[in-house]
Amino acid sequence: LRDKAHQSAPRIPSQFSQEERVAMKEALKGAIQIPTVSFSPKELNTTALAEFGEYIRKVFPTVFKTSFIRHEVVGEYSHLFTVHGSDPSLQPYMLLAHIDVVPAPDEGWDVPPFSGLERDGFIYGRGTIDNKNSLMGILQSLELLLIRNYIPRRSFFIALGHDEEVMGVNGAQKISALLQARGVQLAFIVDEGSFIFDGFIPGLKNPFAMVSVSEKGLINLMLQVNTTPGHSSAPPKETSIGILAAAVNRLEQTPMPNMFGDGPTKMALQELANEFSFPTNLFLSNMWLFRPLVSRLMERNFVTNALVRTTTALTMFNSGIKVNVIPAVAQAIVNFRIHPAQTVQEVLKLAKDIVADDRVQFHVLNAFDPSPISPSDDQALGYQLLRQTIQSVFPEINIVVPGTCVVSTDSKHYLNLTTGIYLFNPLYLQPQSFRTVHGINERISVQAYERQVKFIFEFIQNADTDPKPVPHLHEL
Ligand SMILES: CCCCCCCC/C=C\CCCCCCCC(=O)N[C@@H](Cc1ccccc1)C(=O)O
Ligand SMILES: [Zn+2]
Ligand SMILES: [Zn+2]
Repeated sequence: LRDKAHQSAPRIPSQFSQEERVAMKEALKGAIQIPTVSFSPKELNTTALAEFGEYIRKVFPTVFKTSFIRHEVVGEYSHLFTVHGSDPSLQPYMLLAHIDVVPAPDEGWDVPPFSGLERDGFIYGRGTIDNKNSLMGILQSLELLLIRNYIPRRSFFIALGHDEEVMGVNGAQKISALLQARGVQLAFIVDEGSFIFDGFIPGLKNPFAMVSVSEKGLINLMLQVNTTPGHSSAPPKETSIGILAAAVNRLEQTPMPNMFGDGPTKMALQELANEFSFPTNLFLSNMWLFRPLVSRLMERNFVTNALVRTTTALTMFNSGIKVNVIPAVAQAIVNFRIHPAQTVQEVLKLAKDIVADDRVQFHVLNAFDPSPISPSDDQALGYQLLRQTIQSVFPEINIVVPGTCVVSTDSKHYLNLTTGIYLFNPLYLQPQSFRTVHGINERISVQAYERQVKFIFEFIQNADTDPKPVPHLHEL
């Protein structure tokens, strides 16, 4: 009966009553008020994480009581939902989000960061963009669909990690292992990491949606110099601090090679060409001739620079114990974000060659390669479903391009389950709102959150229908 009923399930319009709209924003505010902060892999607010588990049970009762949805807690605080669709011949997909947030001291905030207060149409608080908006948006959309008696055709999973901000080893990594042990293979995954970008690229007139199809890799590299300690009144010619400072300065002053052309960025710029005015439009449409010029132009801005090369960021520097003691040890951490066309080993070799000083020891704290590039062609189901849903929920957006994600997400733990990993958060992001992510006054407009819920509500239904043919440029 269930199969028959859902072969031709009527489309449910993504319209929500005033009461539902109030309930959905209040639910997000409540989620923000639970301080699920990750300080380090061993320092998580486990009380808040447990409370969060209770909270989602309370605000999404239908999700938890629906017979075809299985809920499991993994790694103590992460959550995995298996939504069994009515058509087992369709390959399942998975939606990701994370529960934890980075710390947020009160200083500088207009309202306390865990208050979830609404001001001038915005909900403020840590996690409103990263990433309780996605988490609550996914469960909220599913709750609303279930209330309308929707039964999905295509099975899907929802994986909510509890430690993404500290590498995801106990959350996403364990969920991934569990699904692998069950023999699950996914059509695609959707996670955070990219947006509708507005105002990031100089000269670009209109906002555009970027669905990231690859994620940069990462190395946290500790450099250490040991020298003989002693009295500062008769210092040696070089100290551990001086040797290390020179080494990290060489790294900072010697950018990794520009890899423009190897990765999704070139394709994205070609698709964006007509959005620029002369002469940039000419350069971008004739990359066969202007590629070296475009590649240099990309380096001029720190955001576009991050898209064309492995970046080198000096993030920590520690040494010294007293004003008049030459320290024995100096340590620094360098955070590399690896371009999709390079590997951890290649970047380490380049870094050693740049430092070129045997007194500097290298210790890799953690590292992973960039994720492979997921398909974005006409046959790529996940990409096409996102494109189709963007076009219907954000009709004012003319361009959807594949891109590279410059940050790291939980999706890296799921490479064993699928070749289609797509990073997209259905929100506008301006440079000033980007600064609030992990910063101060992180906030989302009530209207933007409602649109996010609408997006997921439509996306789930789109995944149950045959994808629409892709309109090509000449048809637009
Ligand atoms: C033309 C387009 C320009 C695009 C550039 C704009 C860049 C903005 C893109 C995304 C911004 C916000 C994404 C929110 C997700 C943040 C994920 C994150 O912060 N992950 C951590 C993971 C991590 C890594 C290492 C140690 C601990 C945690 C990260 O990458 O640092
Ligand atoms: Zn995040
Ligand atoms: Zn984050």
